[in-house]
Amino acid sequence: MTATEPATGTDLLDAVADLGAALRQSLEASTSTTASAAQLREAAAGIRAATAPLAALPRPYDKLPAVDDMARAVRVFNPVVGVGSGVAVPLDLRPDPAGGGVVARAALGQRYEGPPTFLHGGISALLMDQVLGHAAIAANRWGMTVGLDVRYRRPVPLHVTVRLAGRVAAIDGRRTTVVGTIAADDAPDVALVEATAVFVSPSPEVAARYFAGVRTASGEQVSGRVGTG
Ligand SMILES: CCCCC/C=C\C/C=C\C/C=C\C/C=C\CCCC(=O)SCCNC(=O)CCNC(=O)[C@H](O)C(C)(C)COP(=O)(O)OP(=O)(O)OC[C@H]1O[C@@H](n2cnc3c(N)ncnc32)[C@H](O)[C@@H]1OP(=O)(O)O
Repeated sequence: MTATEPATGTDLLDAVADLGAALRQSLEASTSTTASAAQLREAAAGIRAATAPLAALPRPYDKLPAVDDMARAVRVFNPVVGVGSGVAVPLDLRPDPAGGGVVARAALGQRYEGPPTFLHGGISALLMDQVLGHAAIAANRWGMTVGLDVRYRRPVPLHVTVRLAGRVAAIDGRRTTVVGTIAADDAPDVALVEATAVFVSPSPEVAARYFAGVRTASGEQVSGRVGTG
């Protein structure tokens, strides 16, 4: 592409993903470097200089990014799956070929460390909330998390490929119960983390109240889509 092409569609998404990857590399390097104080200060100045032109062009937080695709539940800055997010893994969730639900594989880096060399338990909970939420969406049962129970059986090692999976276990009115696990990819039957989440699809009145002001990039209201997955 040339510099004069409009930054829309795929090109904008590519650029968003490129910046997201750079941010994640930066976060990972910052938490795993032995650089000197002078080197760290130089890096901080460079990052601040790179940030200024972005901060000068803010997007209102009730206007969705142009790169989001709500119809397919693609949220590009989501802090777990978003390719544009510096804090996201990002997880690449796909339908689980082995019997319904969704699955992703990832090796988690030092930026997510809790106990030395292991994953922070709060990050495990965050990942499970998202994985289980997508399992609900995959079953056309979008809802908001009203409960999340996490059991930590064994610590999750960093830098080792793990398998994160979720599947719908029960449906009851607007309530969807979803279960899932985090396990080493080479021992998928030994759960390191087990999670159960309950998602509730908001009533149309509540959804309208919560999301009335939210607009897509082209100005459409999104509240009518709540609960449709
Ligand atoms: C912007 C538009 C959105 C468009 C959506 C489209 C696509 C989505 C796109 C991308 C999404 C991508 C990924 C998402 C995946 C996961 C991400 C994590 C999700 C979250 O990060 S989300 C934030 C944290 N989450 C909250 O912030 C919720 C706070 N909460 C509430 O806002 C209300 O709770 C609400 C609105 C949920 C329900 O309110 P409401 O008024 O509509 O419904 P009501 O209270 O009547 O409950 C109805 C039935 O659920 C039962 N029930 C209620 N609570 C229960 C509980 N704790 N345990 C068991 N059952 C429970 C009742 O007992 C009743 O059951 P019954 O009918 O049998 O009596």
